[in-house]
Amino acid sequence: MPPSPGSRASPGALHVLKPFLRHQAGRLAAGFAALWIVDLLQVWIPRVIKHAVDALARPGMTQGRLFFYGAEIAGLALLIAVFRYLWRILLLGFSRLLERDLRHQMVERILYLDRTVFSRRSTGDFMALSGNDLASVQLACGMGLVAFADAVIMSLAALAFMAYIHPVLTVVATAPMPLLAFATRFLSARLHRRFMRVQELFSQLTERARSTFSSIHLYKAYTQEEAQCRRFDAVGRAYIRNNLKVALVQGTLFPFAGLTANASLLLVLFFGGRLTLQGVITTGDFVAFIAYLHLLTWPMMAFGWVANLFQRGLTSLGRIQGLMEERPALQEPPNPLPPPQPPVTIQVHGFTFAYPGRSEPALRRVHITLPVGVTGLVGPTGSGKSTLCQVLARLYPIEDGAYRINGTDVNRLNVADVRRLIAYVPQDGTLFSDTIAANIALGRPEASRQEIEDVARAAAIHHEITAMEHGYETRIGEKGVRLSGGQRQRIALARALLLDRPVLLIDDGLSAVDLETERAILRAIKPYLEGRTCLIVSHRVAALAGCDRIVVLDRGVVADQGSHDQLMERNLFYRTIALHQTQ
Ligand SMILES: Nc1ncnc2c1ncn2[C@@H]1O[C@H](COP(=O)(O)OP(=O)(O)OP(=O)(O)O)[C@@H](O)[C@H]1O
Repeated sequence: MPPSPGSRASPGALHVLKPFLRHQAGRLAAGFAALWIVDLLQVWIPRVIKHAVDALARPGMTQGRLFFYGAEIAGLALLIAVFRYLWRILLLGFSRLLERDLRHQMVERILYLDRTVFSRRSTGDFMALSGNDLASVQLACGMGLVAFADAVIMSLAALAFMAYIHPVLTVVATAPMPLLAFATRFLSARLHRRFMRVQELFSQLTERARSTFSSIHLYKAYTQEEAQCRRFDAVGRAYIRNNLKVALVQGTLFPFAGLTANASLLLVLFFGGRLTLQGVITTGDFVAFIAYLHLLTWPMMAFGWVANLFQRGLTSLGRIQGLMEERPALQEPPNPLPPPQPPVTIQVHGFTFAYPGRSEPALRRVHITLPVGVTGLVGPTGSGKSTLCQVLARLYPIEDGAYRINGTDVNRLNVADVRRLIAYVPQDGTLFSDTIAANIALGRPEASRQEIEDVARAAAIHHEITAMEHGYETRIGEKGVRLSGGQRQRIALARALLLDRPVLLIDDGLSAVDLETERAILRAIKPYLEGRTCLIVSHRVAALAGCDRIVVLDRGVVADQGSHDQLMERNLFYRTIALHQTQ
């Protein structure tokens, strides 16, 4: 599989974040200020301990004074709690707001892309971008940024205080620390790889569950229960195996951190203890030094962890940037002409079209004129009928002058203006999980119940809907009732009729009903077709017999056009299928 756009970590991808950073600059500044205040308060605590220990060694120490030191530490702890709460709200909140805005932009971009891009990118790609990739960016900009800023300030402050106590002891004590940073970097890269694998397997497990349970009848009919169980088991085992591998890496990292911290402690006890005995540093300094050492362990681990987090975040940001840079192949004209007014005449002139990545054109030098009235379109399977409908519905780019509406080249019109002239019923009659009424009212959510019922009557589905327990409020989709193919197609037809547009394209939208029902529906919608430009695709010649004209498409070429009687007389293909279908 070729790598998806922007799948490498590129610092250039950071400019995607610029507008968010500018917008949230105040929140970020306040958040970092709170974070650094926490760091400074934390490194102050060992200073208090030092003073307390040194005071203990001096004569005249009272319980009251000891309590004073305790109260000072408690006060610092309280302030730390308040500022920690603040930075969590401000900085982690920033990463969540960033995630929200990025997701919004991505969804907007995806919705405005066209089919040319969708044929290059898979649905899984979009799912990964809005799932894992967005989560990686959020993590890098949230905990990653916090850990980095925290680790820098904390380590600098702790090192400064340690060096203030004894510079040479500081060098000796921190000698094992870089080892921890490198080990964390190395191990967290492995952890990341294994974790990704765990996530991948989890998705596979979920997908297998989804496909098994949604197609359970199929597996039963093909007696595949046992085989399916085995497949489940194989993925489940791999999932557990990889989870154990993750635990193994985690199990190495934390003991190693403990080992390094203890190696530093050993050095401090040995060299620092000697300096204390020699009176070079005080007992309080010695205790404070150990406390600083303890504070340093986390930043050293954080550097290694954060490096991986940033790398992953940057890689994901690159992929997101790749999506943001996608442009629809259908470009808006710089100076669009006003939309044509009904009645509409469509002219396709010498149009040739090949799907992206295909050398063989699906349509070749197509010349047709669709005036007001009903035009039928017939042709063998794969002859290009759906392709023609989709081009007319303005879903694919088309060369200048090849497609005109009322004499105006569509490339001089806004894409949305052209689409607003057309009601298109695609072949598959896609419905979404909502009520039947909402499905019919997709293009006009403000339509009244009466209008919805009228179009449902015209599409011969009204009685079937009212016979359902909840009528038009019946929910369809995964958690609702399942409709037959014919019912779905008629609801999709009603949806298009409700749009009340001057052009109606029905792409074999009634293939799932019988010939008599198809004829009855076409008769019933006749009043709706008055004064409109309609193209009706059908496999059944008999259903199109009442059309004003019929176009025969064969292997992407317009093989003939004329009335039913003319075609019966002169077109062998047409006559053959007409006779075949009436026998
Ligand atoms: N999205 C696509 N990408 C690439 N090729 C496609 C795509 N859709 C259709 N084709 C190809 O274009 C040609 C015309 O297909 P089209 O769906 O337009 O035919 P059709 O006449 O509507 O067929 P049917 O009657 O079976 O629906 C076929 O060779 C098909 O394989």
